[in-house]
Amino acid sequence: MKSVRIRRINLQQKEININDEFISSLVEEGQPVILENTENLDMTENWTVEKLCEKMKDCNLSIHKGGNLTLDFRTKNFEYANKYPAADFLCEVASGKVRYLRSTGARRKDLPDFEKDYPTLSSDLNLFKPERTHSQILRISPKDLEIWLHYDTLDNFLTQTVGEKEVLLFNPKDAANLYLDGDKSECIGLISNLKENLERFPKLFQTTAFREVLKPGDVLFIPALWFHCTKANNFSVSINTFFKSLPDKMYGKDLYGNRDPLPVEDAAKHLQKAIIALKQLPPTYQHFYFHKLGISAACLSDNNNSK
Ligand SMILES: O=C(O)CCC(=O)C(=O)O
Ligand SMILES: [Fe+2]
Repeated sequence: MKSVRIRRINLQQKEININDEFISSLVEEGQPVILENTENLDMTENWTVEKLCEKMKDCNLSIHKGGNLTLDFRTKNFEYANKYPAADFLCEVASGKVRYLRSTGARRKDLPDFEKDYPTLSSDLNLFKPERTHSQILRISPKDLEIWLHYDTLDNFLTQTVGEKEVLLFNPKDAANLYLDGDKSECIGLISNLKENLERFPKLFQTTAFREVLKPGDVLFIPALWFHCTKANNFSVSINTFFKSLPDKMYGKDLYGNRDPLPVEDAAKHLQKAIIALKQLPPTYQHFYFHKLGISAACLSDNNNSK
């Protein structure tokens, strides 16, 4: 596996203002980048666990709760707990228990809106909000908590506020070597257990990992479809901002930022029909024509698994 550092841009040195024009240039470039000196740290330096308890005292949270710091969405080695008092959650996180907050909207069907949902926190921050923001999510993790490798279908700014966080990204062009199951990968704990993953998943050797450690004040741009996993090096608070860059009509209703664009859903339906049509033929014809039409074996097995 080749490993490269994610490019950093010092906004103050380069006298860059984050505005929609600058954001469009990042989207167009389509590469991950870390913006530093974003001047968003004004008041968050005093976000100790005690201070956060005070600021969030009226909040009840929906959290991930488990026993293994390497969270795995596919095997669900955690459960969800609702109406969790923020003070309990924060104390448990600070003492290293396996708890993770990915904030949800005020009601189950609402998109997370950090500014509105956590006004006592957001007033301490100077977060920029792209014009076409989809949702803004508060993420709190204990030391050493690692999130599974996955991609999202929206572009994303991940702002690190408290603690350091290691990040590992892959270009979507590496998808064939990432052992995908839907939008998640079978490779779990890539940051904590890279060696074991390379032994078990040898195609990883053919990928290029984009790595860095985010420090408070850093903002990581994760382009849509780039695979990512993160590991908190300390008690960590981050906020991520999902935003849209395709035409509005291409996005369906999506609470989590990972629904495929509508043209992809449309294409999948057509493909399904194509597979059903070809399956009327005897096996020799099927194999020949699947190959000729460029339908991969992976599509066929997906089709076999679907109801
Ligand atoms: O660092 C985390 O907690 C996960 C970040 C993430 O997956 C995202 O911002 O999309
Ligand atoms: Fe993500």
